[in-house]
Amino acid sequence: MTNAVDCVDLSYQFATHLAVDHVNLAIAPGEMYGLLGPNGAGKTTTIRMLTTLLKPFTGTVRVFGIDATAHPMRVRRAIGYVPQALSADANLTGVENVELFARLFDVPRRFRRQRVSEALDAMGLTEAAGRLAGTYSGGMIRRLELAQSLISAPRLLVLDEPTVGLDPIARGVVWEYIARLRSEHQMTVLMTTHYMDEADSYCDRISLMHRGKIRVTGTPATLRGGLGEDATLDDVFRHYTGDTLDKTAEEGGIRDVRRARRTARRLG
Ligand SMILES: Nc1ncnc2c1ncn2[C@@H]1O[C@H](COP(=O)(O)OP(=O)(O)OP(=O)(O)O)[C@@H](O)[C@H]1O
Repeated sequence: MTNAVDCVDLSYQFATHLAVDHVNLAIAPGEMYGLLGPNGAGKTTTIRMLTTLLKPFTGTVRVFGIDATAHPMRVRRAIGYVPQALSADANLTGVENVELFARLFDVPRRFRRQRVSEALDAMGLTEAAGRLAGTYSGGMIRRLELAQSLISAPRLLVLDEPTVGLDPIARGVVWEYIARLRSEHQMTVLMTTHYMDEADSYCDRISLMHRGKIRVTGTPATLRGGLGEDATLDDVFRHYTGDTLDKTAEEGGIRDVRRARRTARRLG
């Protein structure tokens, strides 16, 4: 069976800094896959290559067998992407935000209303659909962005830090919606996160990324089990990187701090 995602020997360099260092990733159709690592590990840069927003320095990306460099538009059509920066417009209502995406993705006019209302319904936003997105809670905004990404009926959903800046209850709700989407639509989901506990609960398989490299890949249970009965994914991260997630997260530069604050502020 063709993999949903195949990245082979993928690298990206900013000036002299090798942000992604010869990464290999193989994701099976229907998998919920987590790319984990601290700020600056190279997760977003990997995702940007995979979603055709950056051209790889070395290596290849295939999405459902389609080469992303040769056929970027075909790959984009297969992908729903929710970036880390917020994409919903606070001055539009929920329904207007999703309609905008329906027009961007050329959903034929006669299906548009139904597709928009189905996407809002799938994310539990039917009642709030007529309100300005600026009045939504952080969790509702994330769900609105998920509704936007569903408009193109993607086979692969790519989520960059879907729960960053949310409180634990809102995070749990967002995860439940993602899990439901995946099982109801047999979608493949690739997400980045630095919350190890979430990856442990929701991902079928994870790759731990550190300083541009994938250090280890496996199911959360296998990775933990390899270290002993009471091991956590934090222990696994420490074992394979010689580092702690907290410490490396603290090393994130001004760009990371600024972005995290901006995201937290906008999510309210
Ligand atoms: N536009 C850019 N110019 C220069 N360096 C960059 C740029 N974008 C990212 N980097 C650097 O590349 C490395 C990887 O960044 P990337 O954003 O991919 O990490 P990440 O794991 O997604 O972290 P975060 O969760 O903070 O987004 C970091 O060292 C970062 O500072």
